[in-house]
Amino acid sequence: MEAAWDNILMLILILALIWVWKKFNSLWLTPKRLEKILREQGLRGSPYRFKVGDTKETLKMQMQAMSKPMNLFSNDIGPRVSPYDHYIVNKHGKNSFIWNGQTPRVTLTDPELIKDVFNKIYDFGKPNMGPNIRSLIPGLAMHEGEKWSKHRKIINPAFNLEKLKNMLPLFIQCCDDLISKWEEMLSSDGSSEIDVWPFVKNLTGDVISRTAFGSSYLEGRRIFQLLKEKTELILKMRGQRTDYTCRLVPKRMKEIDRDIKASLMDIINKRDKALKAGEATKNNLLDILLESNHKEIEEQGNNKNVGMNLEEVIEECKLFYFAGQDTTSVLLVWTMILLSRYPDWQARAREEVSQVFGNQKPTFDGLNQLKIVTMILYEVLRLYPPGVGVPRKVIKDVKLGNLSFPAGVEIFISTILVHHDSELWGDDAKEFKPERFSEGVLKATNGRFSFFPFGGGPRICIAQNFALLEAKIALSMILQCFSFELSPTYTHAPTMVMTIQPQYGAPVILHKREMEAAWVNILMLILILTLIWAWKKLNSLWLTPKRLEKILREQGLRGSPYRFKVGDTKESLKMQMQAMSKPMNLFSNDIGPRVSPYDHYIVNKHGKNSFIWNGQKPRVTLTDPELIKDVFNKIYDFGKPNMGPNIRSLIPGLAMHEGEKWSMHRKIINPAFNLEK
Ligand code: HEM
Repeated sequence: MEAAWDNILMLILILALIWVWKKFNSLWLTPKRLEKILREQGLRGSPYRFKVGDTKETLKMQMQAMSKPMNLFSNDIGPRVSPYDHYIVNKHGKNSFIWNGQTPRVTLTDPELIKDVFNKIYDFGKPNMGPNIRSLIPGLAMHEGEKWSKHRKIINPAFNLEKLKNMLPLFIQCCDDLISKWEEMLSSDGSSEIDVWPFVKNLTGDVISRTAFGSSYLEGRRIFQLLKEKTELILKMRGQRTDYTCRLVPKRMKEIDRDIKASLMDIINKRDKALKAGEATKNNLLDILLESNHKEIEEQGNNKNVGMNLEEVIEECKLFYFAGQDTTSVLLVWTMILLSRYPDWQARAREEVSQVFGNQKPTFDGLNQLKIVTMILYEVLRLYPPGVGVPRKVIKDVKLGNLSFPAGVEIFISTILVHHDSELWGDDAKEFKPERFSEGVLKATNGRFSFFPFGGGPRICIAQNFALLEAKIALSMILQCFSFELSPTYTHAPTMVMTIQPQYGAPVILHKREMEAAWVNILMLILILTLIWAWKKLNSLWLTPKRLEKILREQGLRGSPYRFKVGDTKESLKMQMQAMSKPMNLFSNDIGPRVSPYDHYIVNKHGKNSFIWNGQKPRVTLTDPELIKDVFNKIYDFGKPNMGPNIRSLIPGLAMHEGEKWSMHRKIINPAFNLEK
């Protein structure tokens, strides 16, 4: 009995020693060995701290960075969204390392090395993210090796361009819904302040629900609501150890998982049965994926092991939600924020959209013609990439450039550091300048691998065309209907919550374009009427008098020069007053200078048949009897001048009539003055 106890105690002791050794190895010996290998190659980084590594420092810096907003006009978001990487690279140089717990993580910023890591998918795998993150980002994004290549081959057709073309009406329908919601929120003047961030998230959720599940869209939406709740619970649990997070959250998460699985299983089984019964494949991701899966199984002699099983299809559908929603929504929200800050680019994008589509809905071919919109989206993806970086782990000892990485080291491809690197992008690296993409990505990057918002190599985002198509449609339709500017309540605070998001939302003032267009039309009309009025005035006050003056002078007639608008009116009145101020010599009959002083003066000065200015009209004073006779006779050539309404009301009737009317009235009145009468 005693011997048995001794053996048990011995066994416990051995097991305890093995446990202690393993712990000691993983918590101290391995990290120190890896650190030594990295340092021996000249790599620098923070020293290993037992068990925790840099976790505490990372969290602390993250909290500090998030506690204060950024300058509204800055795009230098690196120190806010990835503060510790930023600090370490500044301190230790490019390609330095930090400690993710007990694992050294080398931050790569060299484009050539990054390209190599993306390409060597069998040397650099996905690091272990823990069960919670794995349950949020399952399926293809986490698979490795054979399983990954099999799934990628089956899922690929769902994102093929021809298939995406057929999904266009679904994208447009979702954008129409968003625009209708915003229109309902406008006040009577056609504008409103709206936090667009939750709406944009909803839009991308809607798009993925409809494109993934087609007619089962409402069930899909419910699943996505559950996944959203799960994401929020996981984010809440990070670093918090309350009764709620330790006991109740895991319970709720299990319920959510069960619910999601049952619903997805139901949708998938229904569609699978319909497809097997010969129903045509619909334009949704699930149908295309199921069809591709059947084809793969058939091609391999109906060997069930080659295709995806139900569980795996469920996992891929869950991934569509996660990968498809938060990424495209942040691209759209930052695009709206940046176009609010740079209204000239907003106007240029709208101009292009209106040239390509007018007021019509976007078409697939039209979307391919959008150059400015594409440049803008690329620049937003450069400055505000949805992910700060892409993690990898070294699966087996590998050489990368001059460096050797032992298995167990993690690599962090820092998208944000490379996208903002002034050595790669120039001194204006942190400025919003879509024009750098005017001749495409290759020219903008000078052929270097320095722009990779969608990752790279064989594992590049399977849905990048889907995401860009969605963003182009949404942006085009928003630009067609609204113009927008940042609200004064907007706080610039990009923050990292799985993706780079606006911490305090995106309050934007939307203005309905039709209203704006109506105002522009009214202003245009006013401008045109004003121009016509100004032209008429210029013509009557200057051009016509000067033209008439020229004609008269060219014939040798002389007279006073035209004075703008008033002509000789002032002079004439002044002379009249002067003449009237003193009586004449009692014995004189030379009344001309007193009763018609100005005509008298002008004729004296310029000779007979000279002219003066009655306001803007030249008035030739005739004194030649022959000419005078002619004028009296040619009543259809020489009419009565316009005397103004007052004089006309004093001297109305026959004396003012002309032409036919005059001759008719004259004929009727004549007998009244006949000598006989
Ligand atoms: C602006 C939008 C998007 C961005 C910036 C983006 C970015 C990325 C990146 C960087 C990767 C590579 C990750 C790695 O190598 O570890 C990736 C992979 C992936 N993305 Fe996207 N993504 C976007 C939209 C979408 C959408 C809309 C979907 C699905 C509907 C999607 C599905 C996937 C999948 C399934 C993978 C895994 C591919 C593989 O490992 O083979 N993404 N994405």
